[in-house]
Amino acid sequence: MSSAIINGKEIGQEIRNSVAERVTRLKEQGLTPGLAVVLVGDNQASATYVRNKQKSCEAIGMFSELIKLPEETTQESLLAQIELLNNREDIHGILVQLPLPKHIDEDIVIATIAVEKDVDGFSPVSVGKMMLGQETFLPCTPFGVMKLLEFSGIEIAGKHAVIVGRSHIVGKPMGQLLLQKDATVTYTHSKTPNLPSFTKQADILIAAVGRANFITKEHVKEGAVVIDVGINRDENNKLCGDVNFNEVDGIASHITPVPGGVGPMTITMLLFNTVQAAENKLEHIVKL
Ligand SMILES: Nc1nc2c(c(=O)[nH]1)N[C@@H](CN(C=O)c1ccc(C(=O)N[C@@H](CCC(=O)O)C(=O)O)cc1)CN2
Repeated sequence: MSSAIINGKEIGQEIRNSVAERVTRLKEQGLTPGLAVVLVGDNQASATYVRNKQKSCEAIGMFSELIKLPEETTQESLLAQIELLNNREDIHGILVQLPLPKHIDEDIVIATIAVEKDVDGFSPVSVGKMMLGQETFLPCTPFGVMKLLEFSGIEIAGKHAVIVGRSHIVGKPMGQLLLQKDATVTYTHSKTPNLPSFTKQADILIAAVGRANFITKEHVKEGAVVIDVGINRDENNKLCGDVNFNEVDGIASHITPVPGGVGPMTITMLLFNTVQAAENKLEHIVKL
């Protein structure tokens, strides 16, 4: 029997509908949520993601502004742009599309974004608050995975979650969010010896390793929930995840496809965070 498909497009749309209602309510109170998207250089994939983010903002009535800077932009002038956005009243969320050109230090750039506008949830303050379980913006991809599990009725408490990958934007925060929901979490990565001996124990397996079709049937326990965060191209240039879908289908109880699984949730949760940032601003004004 085939595994149940966790459909990120459908779940994402349901969340976007409720975010759109929140946008309408904010506009009735005279506030249009605004997102600034900063794109540096000519990376084609980044340009596509940014276009999709802007289209998604428009579709739910939000304002978005693209700040497109050339590849040779200096770190100093990028930081100056961010400072301007930090001070703009009409901008509630700021995101700097990653990766940045090699001559720019991503950590310094991200740390310059005001925490109340850090809708990607990447800044050191946002990450620290997340680790402490304090209210903050959660990074969009792991946040999206949590929503996929929630909307699919998958129990997390008491389950063994194994993460393959330890990136700052997916693997590390993913483990923290699952831990906060009482999963027992194991982190694995490219230098973990005998990887299947770990992944085979997973009730929830998160593949975020960035290697096409890397997770095969030998890595997966019968009945596991398999979440594929990867976006890769295979040898035929076809879009694929980190999980070999055809091999794992039928072994897992649930599986996310690529495309149409985790990917659409990343942009959905960005919209969610930006509307939250605008609502926070309004509450702040009301309190004053
Ligand atoms: N500042 C940020 N930079 C990057 C992030 C991020 O969250 N913030 N994540 C990734 C790229 N990304 C968003 O920016 C992203 C990747 C993939 C998708 C998506 O919808 N994927 C589709 C397939 C798209 C395709 O056809 O190529 C899917 O999986 O169905 C959305 C957003 C790195 N940079």
